[in-house]
Amino acid sequence: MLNPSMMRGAMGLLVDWRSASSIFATLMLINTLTSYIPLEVRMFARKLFSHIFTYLKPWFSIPYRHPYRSVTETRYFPKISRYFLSKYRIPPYRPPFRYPVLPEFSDSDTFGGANELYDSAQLYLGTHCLSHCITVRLFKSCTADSPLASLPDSHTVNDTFQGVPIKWTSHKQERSDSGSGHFRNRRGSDGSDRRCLNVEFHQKHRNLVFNTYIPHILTEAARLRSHTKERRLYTNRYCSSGDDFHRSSWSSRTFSHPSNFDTIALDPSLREEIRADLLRFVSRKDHYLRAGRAWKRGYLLHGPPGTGKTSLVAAIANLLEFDVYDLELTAVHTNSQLRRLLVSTTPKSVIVIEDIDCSLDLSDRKKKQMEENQEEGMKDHPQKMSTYREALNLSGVLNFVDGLWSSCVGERLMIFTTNHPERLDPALLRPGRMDKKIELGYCGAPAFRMLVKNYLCLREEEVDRKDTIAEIERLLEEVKVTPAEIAEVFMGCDGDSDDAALGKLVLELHQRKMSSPPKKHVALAVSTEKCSLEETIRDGSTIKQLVVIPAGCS
Ligand SMILES: Nc1ncnc2c1ncn2[C@@H]1O[C@H](COP(=O)(O)OP(=O)(O)OP(=O)(O)O)[C@@H](O)[C@H]1O
Repeated sequence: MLNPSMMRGAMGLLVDWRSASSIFATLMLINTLTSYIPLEVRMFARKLFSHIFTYLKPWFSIPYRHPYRSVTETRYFPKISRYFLSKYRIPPYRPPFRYPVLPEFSDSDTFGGANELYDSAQLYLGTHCLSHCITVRLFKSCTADSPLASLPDSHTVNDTFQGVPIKWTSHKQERSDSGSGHFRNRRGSDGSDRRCLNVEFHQKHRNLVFNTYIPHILTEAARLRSHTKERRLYTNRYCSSGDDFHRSSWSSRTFSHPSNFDTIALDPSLREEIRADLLRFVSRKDHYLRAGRAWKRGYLLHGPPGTGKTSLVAAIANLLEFDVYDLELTAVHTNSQLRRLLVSTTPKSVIVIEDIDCSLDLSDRKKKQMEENQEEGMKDHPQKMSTYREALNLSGVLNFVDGLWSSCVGERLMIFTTNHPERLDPALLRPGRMDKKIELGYCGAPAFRMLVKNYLCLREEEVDRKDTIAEIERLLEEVKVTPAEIAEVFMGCDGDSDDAALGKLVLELHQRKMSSPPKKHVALAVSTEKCSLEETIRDGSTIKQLVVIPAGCS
């Protein structure tokens, strides 16, 4: 038997069904009738309704929830309600959640650098991914002890910080050729993907997130980085073709050069001087700020080939634990490309330009006159003229070293190497651009002892006891040999005894001494009754010996 309440329910259902069918029947009727209305009238009516709707929309549309603005600030919130809210001081409604976005690269073309916060967050989240995510992205460089995990694209991980739930989501967007902004500005030459991380948390925790959680992420990431000791070597060498963007981007791989301050053969006092200078530089941020100077330092390493300039650069990067940017100037075509390369470097890095004298003609400031003449000839061709003016030149390089842009990128070292410092423009060498000029010369006795210790694994007292060492040290005063050449001899004797290696080096040095160009005898117009003075010049170098010859014997 049906009781009254069941009857009422059944009736309600019946009524509902009846009203649904009547709506359906009405719609069918309207549809049939409209087919009898002429097309022109139908189009007119449609236009009329569309105009009325557009006019009324701002007044009646549903509030649009914008992640960054309160609802009362949004364009679509009804004006009437906004008026009343402001008049009666009703606190504006704010959406409960916040969604900061961390892009991988800067949004701007000019500041197209990597976002340190994004990298740090990925490192930090990696530790959570391992325990919370089904899928993780794993990466291990050859220098790292263990792999690093990170959040894969289109995945979410939940974190809890001081009891506050925080949700992270990673996004990736495919590259399209018409892209712009940080979409085009990215590390690497391929420029294929645009990534970002979205953070979601309740509005009431924003102070905790911005003031405590984000600094916590940066600290944690720094700790993880120092643990893995992973550093990168960047180059623009393989990005010299293609469009302007590709010419001003870096490609990178893990940096793992074994050179350090204990393996490099240098005069001990010079080595200590360089080491102290570097350590002082990295510890003196406040001093640079106080003095109103950008926190950077310029080194010029000069000397003959094979004296260890490149090895010293690697040793410096290893000492400071900096990334290395190997800038190939010949692959840069314009000053703006150079500027873009500069701003897309990261802090704590060494920017190296090797053999700067070969990369660009930086020697002749008189060339300016020549350039002016050339510009004069291009007056009638504005396009040619603008390309010519934009082309990489000395002024672009000087700006790169200490222009306004160079101060935008934080703690860094700029190292230039050359075999011919005399060919460089004095403007490039002035203090502030080149703070320290280091000459790496031929191998002397102290540097040789270091090579012996490193290559032949001899201890200090063993080195002192060997007669061959003393003989070699004597020969090194007469023969110019680079550390690279000595290292080559020792490498060739790998597996032989140390005496055999030293013997081979003695032989090599004697041969060099014999085969060195004959001494030039220049009789000077100095003669006394008893003797004449003779200057001995070898290899076209400066005075080596003054030989006193009794008068009449010349
Ligand atoms: N001072 C040094 N101490 C230890 N090894 C050295 C030193 N100088 C050169 N070598 C060895 O010689 C090789 C060449 O050295 P490096 O490339 O650093 O010289 P360089 O001055 O940069 O030469 P170039 O001017 O031709 O670039 C390296 O493999 C390095 O092992």
